[in-house]
Amino acid sequence: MSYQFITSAKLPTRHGEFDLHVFENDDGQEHVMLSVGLPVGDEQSATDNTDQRQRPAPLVRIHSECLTGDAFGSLKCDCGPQLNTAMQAIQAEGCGAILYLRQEGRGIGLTNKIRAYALQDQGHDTLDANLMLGLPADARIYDMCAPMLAHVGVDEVRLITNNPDKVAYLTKHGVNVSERVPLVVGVNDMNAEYLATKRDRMGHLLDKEFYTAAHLNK
Ligand SMILES: Nc1nc2c(ncn2[C@@H]2O[C@H](COP(=O)(O)OP(=O)(O)OP(=O)(O)O)[C@@H](O)[C@H]2O)c(=O)[nH]1
Ligand SMILES: [Zn+2]
Repeated sequence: MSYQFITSAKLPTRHGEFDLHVFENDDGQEHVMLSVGLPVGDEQSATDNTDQRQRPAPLVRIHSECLTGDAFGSLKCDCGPQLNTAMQAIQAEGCGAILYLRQEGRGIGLTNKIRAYALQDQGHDTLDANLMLGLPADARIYDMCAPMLAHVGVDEVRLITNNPDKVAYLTKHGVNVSERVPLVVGVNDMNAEYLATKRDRMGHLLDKEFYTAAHLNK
């Protein structure tokens, strides 16, 4: 699969102003990058690489689309608070990027995610629900990340994530992850089980102490 840069523009948000870049893959699927303090368009060739190397690597968040969490404020997951917190952290640093990947439902798409939610309504956990539908636990790929980051001159990142797969994938595809920055926000009574499943069955790096006493019996 190849990924092509299409266009960019300024995007003022409640967290501050970002440069929004649109990329498209061979199938016409669009991915978005929000960047701050990174070169845009022709600025890249004018950037002094020596100077860039002396600064800490940019803070980067690879965020998978979650319509229910990102747009509707769903309490079933932690996506909305993670996105907002990452945007704030990157603005506070003045340098970094959000890669917003259109891989809804861990890559199984919105319809299948809602089918999985229906199974969760019957008591199955997030992992089993995918498997019961005959779908992979996680169908995401991250091939687009290296070319998207290269577009803004980035080949080393401090990655905001609890998911070790993302660190491994970037490293394998030529992006050096100098630090993993944990992001545990938006824990509530409705998503504590979901987070515990990610920790216990999907290898996410979530420590017990992040949970309130009510959630510690897992
Ligand atoms: N299939 C499925 N997808 C879900 C479910 N809950 C959230 N998602 C999707 O999961 C993706 C987010 O992945 P997460 O597993 O929450 O977190 P992550 O991105 O792997 O890891 P972090 O970087 O630590 O946030 C988004 O695409 C959501 O739409 C669910 O119950 N079933
Ligand atoms: Zn979500």
